Amino acid sequence: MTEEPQPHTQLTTAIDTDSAVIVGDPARVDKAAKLLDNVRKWAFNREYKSVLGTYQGKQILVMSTGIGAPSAGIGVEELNRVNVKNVIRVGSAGAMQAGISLGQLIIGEGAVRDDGLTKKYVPEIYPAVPSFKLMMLARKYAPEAVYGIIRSHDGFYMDNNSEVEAFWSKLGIVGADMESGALMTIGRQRGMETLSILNNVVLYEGDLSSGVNDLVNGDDLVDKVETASLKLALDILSDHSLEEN
Ligand SMILES: O=P(O)(O)O[C@H]1O[C@H](CO)[C@@H](O)[C@H]1O
Ligand SMILES: O=c1cc[nH]c(=O)[nH]1
Repeated sequence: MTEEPQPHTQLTTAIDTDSAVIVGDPARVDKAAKLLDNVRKWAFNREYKSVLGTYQGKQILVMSTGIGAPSAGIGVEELNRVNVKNVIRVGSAGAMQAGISLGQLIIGEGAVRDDGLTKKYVPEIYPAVPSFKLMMLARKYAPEAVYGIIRSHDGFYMDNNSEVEAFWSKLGIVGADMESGALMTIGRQRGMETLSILNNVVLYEGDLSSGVNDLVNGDDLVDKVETASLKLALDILSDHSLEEN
């Protein structure tokens, strides 16, 4: 009997890989595909666009998950169901500290779970932490990135954004996104190795909308860093040390 595709991502075990890069924006999948050899389009259903390709000889899936924890959560669950074990998110973020410049990479050593979805999985005091193994590789390939705790939230256009961000900034949070907490929490529950690499598109206390517009409009710096962050994720996932386990 042929295997039924996963209902949202349309993935099946025929992807035949244990490693995936997930991104928010479907357009970022096409950018990642340019870094791969033997590219094969897999599916594009709802926000989930996927391609398969090889990088340094390793087969890797790249898939978009859209915006927010619920759609990222579905993506992670369906990756698990087709036997993907290593998942790196490559996303965009807003800086939460003054010294972080545009285009600097922010790598989450943990995430504040300020989302709704993960509370349905685990108690609020459960930590969202990435894979130690993938983190060690991030340190090897990108020692210059900003490492720290990020905050994953649900509300992009909240009236109290500046107060909330000032609160978390004082606690040392380095960046904000909307999916890393869900990836780390759900991934951990399913026995997956996860990591989140974010491209800073908004300075701390900067204009959120224009920062995200620079990303949409392919601003040179943002564009270059996006490619660099995708390459970093592919370098980590194709590192031979991951095959030894
Ligand atoms: O660029 P992506 O990966 O979508 O990440 C960030 O950008 C979106 C908001 O503009 C949210 O999804 C946030 O997490
Ligand atoms: O500040 C930001 C920028 C991008 N994405 C977010 O979630 N927050």
